[in-house]
Amino acid sequence: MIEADFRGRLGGFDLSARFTVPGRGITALFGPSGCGKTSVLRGMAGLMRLPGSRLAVNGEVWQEGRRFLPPHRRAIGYVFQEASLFPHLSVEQNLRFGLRRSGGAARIGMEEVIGLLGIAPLLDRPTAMLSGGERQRIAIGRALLSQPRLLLMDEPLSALDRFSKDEILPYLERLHAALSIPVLYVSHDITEVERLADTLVLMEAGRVRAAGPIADLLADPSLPLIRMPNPAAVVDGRVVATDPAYGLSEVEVPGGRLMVPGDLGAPGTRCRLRIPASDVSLGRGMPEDTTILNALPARIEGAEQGPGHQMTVRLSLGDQGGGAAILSGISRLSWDRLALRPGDLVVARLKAVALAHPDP
Ligand SMILES: Nc1ncnc2c1ncn2[C@@H]1O[C@H](COP(=O)(O)OP(=O)(O)OP(=O)(O)O)[C@@H](O)[C@H]1O
Repeated sequence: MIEADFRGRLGGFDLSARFTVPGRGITALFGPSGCGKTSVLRGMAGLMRLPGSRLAVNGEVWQEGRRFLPPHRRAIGYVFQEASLFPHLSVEQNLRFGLRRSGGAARIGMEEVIGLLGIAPLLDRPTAMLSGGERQRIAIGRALLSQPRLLLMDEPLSALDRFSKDEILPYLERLHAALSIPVLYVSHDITEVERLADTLVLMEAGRVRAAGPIADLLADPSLPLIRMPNPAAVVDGRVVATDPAYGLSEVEVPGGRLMVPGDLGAPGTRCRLRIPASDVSLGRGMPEDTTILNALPARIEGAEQGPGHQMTVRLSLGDQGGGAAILSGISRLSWDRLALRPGDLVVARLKAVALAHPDP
């Protein structure tokens, strides 16, 4: 468990951010520019001392009252927007520097980090000859080798172009699946957050608006996330079968089963799916003669007015609802034509279902 309570004035900015999140998995700190995300991370690292604040990480109190562990006594790895590697050292030497810093017995070894981050072909390169995405992978590797009890990542992908981002995201997903170190991940890119995070801390003007499992917060009508452009739901499931002939996996989620492209692993493998609202349409009955693979019964839980004349409909999967929460983006005209209302039982047709990341 990570218990954080940071409060104080930073120039003219009032920070009062309190949250408790699980001590494992990825927690995203998400919110608009200037809402205080980096300040919270700096507080956690001990780089900023705000009296009256508190931080406990998996039972160890790092700050409380007069107790204040300085940064070097906190077992943290910190990854910044732009990797600050030592230019005169090779990739391998940069990584070894991380390993040295840890001092004691290594829980995460060189080999493991090299394998997880696909670094082997880069080891002998001077750092000046790396792409932005490669540099960031080395920075992450170096942070991991310092044997952190908490990994802090401040918009690690924001300085990268779309191509490099897409290249590095699968590595982050692999780290997430393989390591048990809790990660606090600052981002203002909700798609990134949907792919990576288990837990979301939603910040607004120095305060925590909500904190909890990401699937719950994305579908919460009282929060602004559902009114953002292109909202999406994330749903956790379990592989029940694979169909190599058609390159599909069947995934059981609360309230139904979905066919998902790709081989997602042996039966029992857990996975997370991302379902954009724009890929879900609604009907009164089961569709016939359609190319859509996934049509599932669902109940309408509510609907929000989206931008323009769009509606974002909240659904729960299952014959009588009650299963996983998903969203559907439809026009107000369709809503009126089908006379849809909260409580109605409908069929949700999912045009695309993509894997968000393996092993939630
Ligand atoms: N040491 C400081 N002195 C004065 N003001 C500060 C200090 N640190 C942060 N601030 C102010 O606190 C506010 C929050 O900044 P912070 O960098 O934490 O936000 P953020 O959510 O991370 O923003 P971004 O997404 O743009 O990086 C800003 O208005 C910033 O100017």
